[in-house]
Order: sequence, then C-alpha cells, then structure tokens
Amino acid sequence: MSRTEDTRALSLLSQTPVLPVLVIDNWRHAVPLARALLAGGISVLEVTLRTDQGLSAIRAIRDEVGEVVVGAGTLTRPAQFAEVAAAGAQFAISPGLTPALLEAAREQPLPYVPAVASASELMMGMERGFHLFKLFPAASCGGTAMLKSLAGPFPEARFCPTGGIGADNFCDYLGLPSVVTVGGSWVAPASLIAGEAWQEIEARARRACEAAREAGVYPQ
Ligand SMILES: O=C(O)C(=O)C[C@H](O)[C@H](O)COP(=O)(O)O
Repeated sequence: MSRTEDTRALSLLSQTPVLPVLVIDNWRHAVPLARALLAGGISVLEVTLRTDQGLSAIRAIRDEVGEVVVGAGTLTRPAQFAEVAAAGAQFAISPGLTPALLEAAREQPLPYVPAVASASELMMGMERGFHLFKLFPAASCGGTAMLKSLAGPFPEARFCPTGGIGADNFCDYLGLPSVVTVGGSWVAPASLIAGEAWQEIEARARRACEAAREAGVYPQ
C-alpha cells in the first residue's frame, strides 16, 4: 500500500456517511442485504471476517451488486490480505494494528485502514505513511472528546470511528472535521440480517443518510 492507496481508502470511505459493519452468518444473505443498503442510499460496506461466511459473502456481493464498494473487516493476520483480495474485496480494515499488519499492507495493493485506540498507535501508523484510521472501540476509548483532542497534535489524521455508535449520536462524530465516515452495526445488525428484514434495513439506511444530510454533516 502506497500513499496513493491511503488516498484511495480515504476517497472510498468518504463516499458514505455510514459504513455498515456486517456480520453475515449465511452468505446467501449477502446479495439481498447489499441491495437493501444500496436502495437506502449506502454504497460502501464492510463485511467482517468474524464468521466463516465472510469471504463467500464478499465474493457474492462483488459478483452480483456491482454498484457497491465492499471491504473486508476484522483483518487480524497478514495472510488475510491475499484471501480477501482473492474474494474480491476492494479495501481491508482492521480492529487494531500490529507492526506485521502495517508491513504486510505495504507489500500488497489493497487500500487498507488500520485501527487505533491511542495517540501512540496513531503515531505508529503515521510513521508508516497511513493517514486514515478506524478509531476502535470509539465510544469506550474516548468518543468525540478523544477525536477533538487528537486533532491538535495530529491535524492530518482522518478517522472512521466505530464501536458503540448508533443512530442517536453518529452525527456528532460526523460533524468533526477529522471524521470521514462512521462505522457501526446499527443499520444492519446481525439479528435483522438473520431475520432477512431487508425492508427494515433499507429504512434504517435511508434514515441514517437523511439524518446526516439534515444535520448538515454529510457531505462535508
Ligand atoms: O469486527 C471488527 O472488525 C470490528 O472492528 C468490530 C466492529 O467494528 C464493531 O463491533 C462494530 O461496533 P458496533 O457498531 O458497536 O456493533
């Protein structure tokens, strides 16, 4: 991953006010789920590798829903870069960072978003040329107050805060200049996916997009 790929990650994630974090237990749910989110106005998705269906779900979305950008989440091991790329993932995102992951990210072409939960981790990522980070777990590691504090010493860092954020407060995050998009499972929680509640998921996506527009926080 070069500086260009870091910029590409930034432009991909900037395309959506909310990045749905998806836990898919049955890959056959992936296509109707992606279509429901797209119909509600969300076109960038994170499919986690928390289930063994994640890679098949990514492949199904790439094959059948060309209008969405699909990334692979929960990347914790360097070997997963090749696996998610082979499945068709268009970016990769982790819940943390390690020196091995940051090194491996540079050797492969996929745009990559490591996560931080402290100033030291942010400095480790920036030393290696990264500027866009997931902040995880956002609500419990400091929330909007932490992001405002980090903007002082690190004005060039950009964030996708994720973890403990919901419909009632995501616009508070999105209103910060350093926040590109907000990640979360509230738009499509695993229970609604398992229940095939596509209309409810579409409605939640639409509400989130409308709320961000009405609050004047997206597009920024
Ligand atoms: O699996 C990963 O890679 C993660 O980073 C964890 C998820 O991003 C959060 O669990 C989503 O948080 P909630 O919106 O509070 O459900």
